[in-house]
Amino acid sequence: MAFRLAQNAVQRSSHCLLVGLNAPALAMVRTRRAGGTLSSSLTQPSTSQGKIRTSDDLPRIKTREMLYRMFIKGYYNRLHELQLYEKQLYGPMYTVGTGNFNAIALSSVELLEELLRKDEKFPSRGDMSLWTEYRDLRGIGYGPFTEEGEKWYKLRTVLNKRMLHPKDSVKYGDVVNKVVGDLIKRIYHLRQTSPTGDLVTNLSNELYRFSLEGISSILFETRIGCLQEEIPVETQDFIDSIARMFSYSMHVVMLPKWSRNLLPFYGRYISGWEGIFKFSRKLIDMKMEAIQKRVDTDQEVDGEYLTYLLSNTNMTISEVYGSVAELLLAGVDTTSNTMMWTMYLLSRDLAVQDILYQEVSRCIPEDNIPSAQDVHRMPYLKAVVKEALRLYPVVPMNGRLMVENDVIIGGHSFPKKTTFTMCHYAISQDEKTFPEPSKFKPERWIRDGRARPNPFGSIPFGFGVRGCVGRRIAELEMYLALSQIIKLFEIRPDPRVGEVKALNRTVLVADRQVNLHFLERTEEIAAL
Ligand code: HEM
Repeated sequence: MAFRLAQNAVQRSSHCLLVGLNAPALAMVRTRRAGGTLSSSLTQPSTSQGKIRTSDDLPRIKTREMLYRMFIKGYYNRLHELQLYEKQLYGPMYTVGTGNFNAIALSSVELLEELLRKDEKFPSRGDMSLWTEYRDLRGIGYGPFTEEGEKWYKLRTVLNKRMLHPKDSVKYGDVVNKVVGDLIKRIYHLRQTSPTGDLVTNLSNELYRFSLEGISSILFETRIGCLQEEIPVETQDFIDSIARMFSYSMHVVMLPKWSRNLLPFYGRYISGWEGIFKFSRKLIDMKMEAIQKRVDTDQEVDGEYLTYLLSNTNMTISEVYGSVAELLLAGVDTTSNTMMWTMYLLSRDLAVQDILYQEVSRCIPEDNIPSAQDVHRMPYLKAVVKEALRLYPVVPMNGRLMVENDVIIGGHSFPKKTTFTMCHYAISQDEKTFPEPSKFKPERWIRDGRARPNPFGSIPFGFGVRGCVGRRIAELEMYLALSQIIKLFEIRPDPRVGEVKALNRTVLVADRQVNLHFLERTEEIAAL
C-alpha cells in the first residue's frame, strides 16, 4: 500500500505518463559526443567479476525513503525538483523497487537516447486502467493514450493523418486565428476593466479558455464559447467535468477499491467522465447528422478533422468518441501552461521580448495578422517556445514499458516488462548539455552555425511513433497567439506577484496566480 501511495501520487496527469518514481543509483555510463556512436559499454551488458549487471546492481530507493521525501519533505507536488535532488544523490540511473513493481529512473541525456533508440514497434507507457475503467463500464472505445499494441498502431495511423505533418497544421491556421482574435479581444477587455487599465489577472485561466476553445474548434469543428464574457452553461459544465475528473483521479488511485461505495470520491470522478462524454458525444453526433444530411442529398462532404474521422476512416462512432475525448484532454492544459510559462519568461526578459518583437514585425508588416505560413519565417519565435519548454517541460516525466524484449541500458541488462521512468526535467536542466541551465536563452536553439545541444536534451513532445500526436496543432496555436500578442503588446510582470515557481500537478503549473501588464506598443510604451 505504501508504495502504491507513492506511485499513485505521480500517476495523475492528463497525460498519465508518469511511471515509476525515483531511486538512487550511479550507473557507470560512458558519455558520447553528440552525433557520435554509442560506446560498447552502452550496448553490451557490463560485467562485474564475470557477473552481468542487472537492476540489482543499481541503487534502490526504499519505500520509507520515498514516502519521507514525498510527504514529509513535501516533494509530492514538486516531483520535477525531486528528479534533480535524486540525480545528485544517486547519479543518472537508479531503481525504485517495492513489492512487484520496479521502475528504473533515467536522468541523463545519454541513457534517455539509448532507451528511446531501442523503442519497440508498439511503445507502451504501462498501466492506463485509470482511464480505461470508465470506458469499459460504458462500452466506449479507447483512444491513442489508452490503446496498446497493434490496435494502438492502427489507430495512430488514422489519427496522425491531417494532424501530425507540418503541412496538415497549416490547414487549421484560419480556424485557430479566429480563436486568437477572440483571445486578443478578451485581453483588451480585461485590461480596460482592470484597475491599472493594462493588467490581465489569472493568465492561466484565460489561456486555459483559449486552448480549450482552440482545440475544440479543430476537433469538433464548432465554437463552444469559452472566450465569451458569459461562458454557455453546457460549456461551463464541460469545463467543470474535466476539472472534476482530474481532481478526483488522485483519490481513485490512492484509495482501495472497497472504499468506492463508502466515500463520495469515486462517484464524483465518474460524474466527471459522464460530463466529458455527454458534451463530446453531443457535438460529435451533431456533426454526424450534418454529414448524413449532405450524403443523403448528394452534396459534397467538406470539413476538417472530425469530418475526416467520421467519413473517411473505418472508425466506429464509439472509437471516435474515445479518441476525440483523449485528444481534447491531452491538448488543453499542456498548451495553455506552455503559453503561460512562455509569457511569464518573456515578461521578465525585455531584451528577448524585443528581439522577438523585431522578428514578428519584420515578417508581419503593418496591421497584418500572422498566418500559419508566416510562422516558418520566424525562427526566433520557435526558439522562444522551445526554450520555455526546456525550462518548464509541462510533462516533466514520462514512462516506457519494454513489453516484448529484454533490453540493455547503460550496460545493465533488464528483463522484458521493465518500466523505465524518463526524467525529462532533470535532463533538460543538465549543464553539460545546456550551459547556464536555469537561464532563459532562446538563442541556444537558433541554427547559426554554432553547435546545437543534443536533441534528446529536451524532447517536450516525446519521441518516435508514440510521440505527441497534437504537437503541430499545439505549436500552431502557440505561435499564432504569441506572435499576435507580442506584435500588439509589451508584456511586463506584476511586481506584486514576485517569482513564480512550478508545481507538478496535472502538468507543470504555476504555484500562484500569474498577472501580467499588457502595454500597448504604440502610445503606452513611448509614454514610459
Ligand atoms: C505544448 C503542448 C503539448 C505538449 C508539451 C505535449 C506533450 C506530450 C508528450 C510528452 C507526450 C508523450 C509522448 C511520448 O510518450 O513519447 C504526449 C502524448 C500525447 N499528446 Fe501531447 N502535448 C501537447 C499538446 C497536445 C495537443 C494539443 C494534443 C491534441 C490535439 C495532444 C495529444 C496527445 C496525445 C493523444 C498523446 C498520446 C499519444 C500516444 O500515446 O500515441 N497533445 N504529448
